[in-house]
Amino acid sequence: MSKLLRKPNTIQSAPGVTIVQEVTSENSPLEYVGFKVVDLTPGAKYTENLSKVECCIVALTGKINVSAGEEVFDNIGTRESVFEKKPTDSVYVSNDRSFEVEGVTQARVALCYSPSNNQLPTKLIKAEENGIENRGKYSNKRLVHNILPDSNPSANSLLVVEVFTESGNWSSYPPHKHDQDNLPHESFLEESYYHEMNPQQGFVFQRVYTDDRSIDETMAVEHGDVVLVPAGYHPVGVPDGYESYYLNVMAGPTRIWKFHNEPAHEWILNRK
Ligand SMILES: O=C(O)C[C@@H](O)[C@H](O)C(=O)CO
Repeated sequence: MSKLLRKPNTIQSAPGVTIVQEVTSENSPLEYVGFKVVDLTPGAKYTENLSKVECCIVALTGKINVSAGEEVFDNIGTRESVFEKKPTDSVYVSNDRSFEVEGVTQARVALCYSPSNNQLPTKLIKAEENGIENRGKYSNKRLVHNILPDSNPSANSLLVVEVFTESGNWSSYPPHKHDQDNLPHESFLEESYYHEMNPQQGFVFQRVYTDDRSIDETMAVEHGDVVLVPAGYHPVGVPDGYESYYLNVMAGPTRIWKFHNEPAHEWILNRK
């Protein structure tokens, strides 16, 4: 059985509140990254008291109200399906604060966590503030929405990004890793992948492997699955006919995304 692939496991935690995925330091090999996916029916409320963790609340689909102390952000969220490929709204909430997320419509919310001690202001990250990038060429094309990149100082540790990969293409490719705390050459960042497929019966392949192959897993990943990347390279291949979406959460000792391409495959980048 895979240690890195998490299937959805729905738990109703309150009326109208369904926890679909839950990754914590207790139930996973990750120390810096925590992750939840929560489904809300209209009017249902999910509340949480954060201890020494910060949280980025991403309105994956549907509309939600978010409140954290005095701060209230009503009717946020921009899309009914992630495959509309438009950026969405998110809210950053710092450690030792409480928040409530209420479904306005049927909604799916991602909660991205990392340990944190230093309180920062609660912040709405509007859809239009996402940095949009088109990366790659040939069969390596993907669209990236930078929700919380390292250039945005709103968080202590969290990095959050969503990636759309076209049918028949590859992403997180050529294979790269960020598992050495060796700046300026490479940063140590754990990572989680929350995957969706269009249409939903699709699947993608993701390989997670280290240089010494102490980790080497190739997974068939389905809609709603989460893949954990404690270390190593982590490329994704998307079969013809299906589109892929994933939400990445990264965190580590230093909030810098400095990756290292696998030298054997770096030539992919240099094609004319
Ligand atoms: O550019 C991509 O294909 C996305 C990846 O960079 C992804 O966000 C990741 O692996 C981050 O380390």
